[in-house]
Amino acid sequence: MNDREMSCNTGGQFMDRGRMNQNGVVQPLLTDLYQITMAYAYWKSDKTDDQAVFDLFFRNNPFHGEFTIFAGLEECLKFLDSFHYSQSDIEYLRQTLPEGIENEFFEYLGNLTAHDVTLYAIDEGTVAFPRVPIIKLEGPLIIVQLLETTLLTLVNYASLMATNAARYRMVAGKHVKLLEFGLRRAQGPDGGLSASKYSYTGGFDGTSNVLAGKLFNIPVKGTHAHAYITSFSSVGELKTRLLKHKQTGIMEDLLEHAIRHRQMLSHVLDVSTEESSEGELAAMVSYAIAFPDGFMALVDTYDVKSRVTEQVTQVSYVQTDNKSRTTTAATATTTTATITNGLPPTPPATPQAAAANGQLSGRKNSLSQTELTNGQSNSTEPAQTDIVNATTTTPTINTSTSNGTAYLPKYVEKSFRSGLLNFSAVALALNDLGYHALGIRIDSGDLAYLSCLAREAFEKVADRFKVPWFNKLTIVASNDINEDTILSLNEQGHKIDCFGIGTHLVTCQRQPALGCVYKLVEINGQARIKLSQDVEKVTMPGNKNAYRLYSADGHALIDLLQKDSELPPAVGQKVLCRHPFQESKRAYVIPSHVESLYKVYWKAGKICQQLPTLEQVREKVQISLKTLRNDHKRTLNPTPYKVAVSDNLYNFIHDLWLQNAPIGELS
Ligand SMILES: Nc1ncnc2c1ncn2[C@@H]1O[C@H](COP(=O)(O)OP(=O)(O)OP(=O)(O)O)[C@@H](O)[C@H]1O
Ligand SMILES: O=P(O)(O)OC[C@H]1O[C@H](OP(=O)(O)OP(=O)(O)O)[C@H](O)[C@@H]1O
Ligand SMILES: O=C(O)c1cccnc1
Ligand SMILES: [Mg+2]
Repeated sequence: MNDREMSCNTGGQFMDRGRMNQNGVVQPLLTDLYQITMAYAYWKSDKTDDQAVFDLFFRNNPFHGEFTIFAGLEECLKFLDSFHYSQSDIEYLRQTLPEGIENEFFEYLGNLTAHDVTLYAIDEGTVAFPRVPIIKLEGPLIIVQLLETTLLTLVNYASLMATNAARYRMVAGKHVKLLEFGLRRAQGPDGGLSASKYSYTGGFDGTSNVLAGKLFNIPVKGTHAHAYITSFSSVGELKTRLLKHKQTGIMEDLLEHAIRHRQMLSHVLDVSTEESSEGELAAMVSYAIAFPDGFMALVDTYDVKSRVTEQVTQVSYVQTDNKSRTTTAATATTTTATITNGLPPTPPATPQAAAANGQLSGRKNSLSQTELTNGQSNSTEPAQTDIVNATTTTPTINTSTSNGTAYLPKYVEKSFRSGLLNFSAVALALNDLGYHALGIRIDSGDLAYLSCLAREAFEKVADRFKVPWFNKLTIVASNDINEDTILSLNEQGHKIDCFGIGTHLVTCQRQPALGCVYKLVEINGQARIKLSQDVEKVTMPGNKNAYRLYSADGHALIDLLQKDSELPPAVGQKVLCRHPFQESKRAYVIPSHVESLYKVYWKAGKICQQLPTLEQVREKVQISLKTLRNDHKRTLNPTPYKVAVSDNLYNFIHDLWLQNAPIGELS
């Protein structure tokens, strides 16, 4: 049994082939059946020694953007390095392929390796553009063909993911931390692992995925789930309240400290202790005892959202006057407006702004512990902390009125502030014992508004309790965040230090596939072209080289494809760059710097370059993105980056096109 089989049989994800580790699922049978049937037909037709050139490229940038980050190269090289069919693979193929396949073919397959293949590629982590091959393979037709599907699966998602992550990084800015939380929502275990790896490549700071941390040496980070909070309902459940003072080593009652602080904080934060959850306090105390130096708490547990169909209880509001920007308490007795889960029409910038335009109403509506714990959304029980004088009614809360007066449901703030009060109390208790808490996570509601509210609360506590480090507490936000959410939050003015992002990031919801293809461009020295009604799908024939031409200010100007027989463009010399298909589109470029995009990465059975670490690839992404002008990178209507062909290649393509396009006959 070989290494791979052992790894698979023992359920091990990664194998150690002595030289390089690779996910055990990446193996020659991880391909489409037609690659193997074609291999047999090539073999039967005596095409074993034909020399082929294939290009691996994509036709369009993802996410309505104008750039793509190339990723996955290292995995491709590991695949070439380990490429061979095991005895059990051959056995399986014997049973699976149609009857009549000659025995010698299986012997041939059994001895096949990627030794005679040469692989050229752009550096991993570099920005890449449509139609410029990111990988080019030369070698015996059969083997190069057999590599197609596996190489595509290794590059497509990796590049899509790295690009997605890089886009999140761009909109978040370099000072905000980005954590990948997507494993639970990813396309299966392997999708989850790749997402963690390539989101790190693209610029994320860490992942919650522990195996990814171990395998790829990525920082692993995390907070805790709502379940931890809801698993406690009173302080009586605390099995221990004692924590060692960090400096004196004396055991002290953390709960006692927390309760004392909670009393004082309730005035500062304007939330009564009765209104905050005791279970939440107990949970936070116990978590702090477990992690006194890393206390980070989820503060939005006792907060629920309302839906049109939900029954809600009578609630208290703060009535807000848009003109005077003053707030007065009011009580709604019957409610008849619609509560939606959608976003406010114009998002609030700050708590004040939110209050001023009443936008918080109807976003996150109330708090009901029952709903949270049993998952029902039509609870008729009063919420544990916020809703007073509960009576069930049909939900109808007006978010604004015609005279410009808006209602801000007071309980929205209150429910959130239960978490803030309890967190602050526990953090101050920890402070008494010589520890500094890390911060909070907000996982629902209006993230801009609530982050501002939290920051304001922390500033007050820092000031009143003389704990300046409270100003530095980290605010993590999560909940269905995507690129547009971050852009919108930026506009609103949030106080978030870190985004935890799962679903939209790992599933690449906005565009779930990159669409890389693998096309034969030359066979035995003869260029091949694939024609299509759709000009975009016409392949660039022949063995080509690719260059990136730079302007004097260091920005990438254009990518130029040439026939491999042509001399490279030279610095300071005028080069004619032509649109590959539109005759009138051409330009002279005098490059200040010329970058030859391809390096030989694999030749004669060996990796020929020092492979960068994941960390280095991650740095490369940022360096490479800097060479792109901002107008290519903006999210709305970015300027397309130009990809051109040399005059020579242009004429070659069009001659070949004419030769290959059949002349129709009109009758
Ligand atoms: N200020 C904001 N501006 C723009 N988008 C926001 C803002 N605050 C939150 N969001 C986004 O709005 C969406 C809120 O969705 P939804 O109403 O379903 O969640 P929720 O009710 O707040 O939370 P839960 O996950 O507990 O149901 C999320 O995608 C979130 O990222
Ligand atoms: O929202 P995402 O970007 O996917 O980030 C990951 C989510 O995973 C967790 O939610 P959980 O699975 O507990 O479920 P939830 O949707 O009810 O919050 C966490 O609280 C985040 O909300
Ligand atoms: O650590 C977290 O906070 C986390 C991890 C996975 C998903 N959601 C949140
Ligand atoms: Mg969520």
